[in-house]
Amino acid sequence: MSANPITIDKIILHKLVMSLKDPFETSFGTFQDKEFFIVEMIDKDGFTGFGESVAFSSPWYTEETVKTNEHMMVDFLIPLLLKEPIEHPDEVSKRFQIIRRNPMAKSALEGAVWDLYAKRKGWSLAKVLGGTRSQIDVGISIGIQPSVRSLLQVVERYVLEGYKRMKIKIKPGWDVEVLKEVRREFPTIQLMADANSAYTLEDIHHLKKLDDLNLMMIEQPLGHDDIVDHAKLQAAIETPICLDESINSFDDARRAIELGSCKIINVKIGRVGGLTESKKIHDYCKLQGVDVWCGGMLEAGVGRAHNIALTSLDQFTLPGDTAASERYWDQDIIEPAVTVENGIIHVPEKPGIGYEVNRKVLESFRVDKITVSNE
Ligand SMILES: O=C(O)CCC(=O)C1=CC=C[C@@H](O)[C@@H]1C(=O)O
Ligand SMILES: [Mg+2]
Repeated sequence: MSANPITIDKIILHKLVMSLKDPFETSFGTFQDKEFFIVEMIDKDGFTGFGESVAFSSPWYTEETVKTNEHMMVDFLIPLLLKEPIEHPDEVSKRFQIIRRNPMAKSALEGAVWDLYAKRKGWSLAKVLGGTRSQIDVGISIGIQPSVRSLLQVVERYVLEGYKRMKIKIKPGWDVEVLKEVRREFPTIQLMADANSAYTLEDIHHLKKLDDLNLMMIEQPLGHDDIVDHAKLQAAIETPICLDESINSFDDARRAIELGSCKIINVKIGRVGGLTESKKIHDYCKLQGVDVWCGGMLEAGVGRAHNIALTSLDQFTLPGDTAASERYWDQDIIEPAVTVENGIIHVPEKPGIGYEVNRKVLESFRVDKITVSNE
């Protein structure tokens, strides 16, 4: 038993609904309101850690939803956390192994344990994760726009704001020609496309046209749960494939790399089940020479803070999707808000996630609250 294991006293699940500044459209559809949980975890010594769930209200991205997250956390995962003290946050994913899948529910709770652990040590979350960077390069993800003209205006705005990489959502009918226009207008920017599984192997010849556009990568062109067809596509095109939805665990990443299904991985803490699993993927990709970057799930400030800490690890070699709070929210739930200067975010050095939760603002967006005490 370590000198000071974590004994959780209380877990509060704050259910929030926040309205995005601009509607977010992908190949799946459009949404404006983000419903999610902020996990507040208080231990017997009075330390408080925060996590954030990233599942959407409907199962369009993966099978998880806000409702399944609530069910899994309250009925299965929290009881596993409360049953005995926690020596180290790496234990959490082991304890959760008896529960199948549900990575986003697991990650929301595990993230709060990591924040609590860092605060108890007096270290930043980046430091306890093994981060080496004091600042990180960030890019931005741009949803499908109503016209090419408005897309070019949005790209220009973010290029002027200094974002290091532009991610453009594509789908059949809004892809090669649109990207050609962006590349013509911005010949030197770091440019990538995210297809969110909108294509099949029948589109190989069409997707091959992307090779003329000097893209950094094409993200998740094929099936959300595929690595075999992606290997065939990667063998047929020059543009590096990046996997997002297909990678839900360390083993998924290992198998995809072994098969040659991708050359880059978009690591999302919630999608893979937490920070411990994210670190395992990061460490394996470092050994294999596979670039990784940190994807986004339109998080509020707590999730954004976790993404910043993870991105400080050295194999996060490519700009991620962790843009500034103001890109998403009129008012974020953390202080200070996450800011980006010339495409750079400074990694907080304060203990834990490095940002304070503004309780007044959090409560202004709260629609439900579930408290579980450790009897
Ligand atoms: O948080 C951000 O700004 C990135 C958002 C983003 O690009 C995505 C969020 C969720 C699902 C997808 O549509 C897409 C992605 O695939 O990364
Ligand atoms: Mg993606």
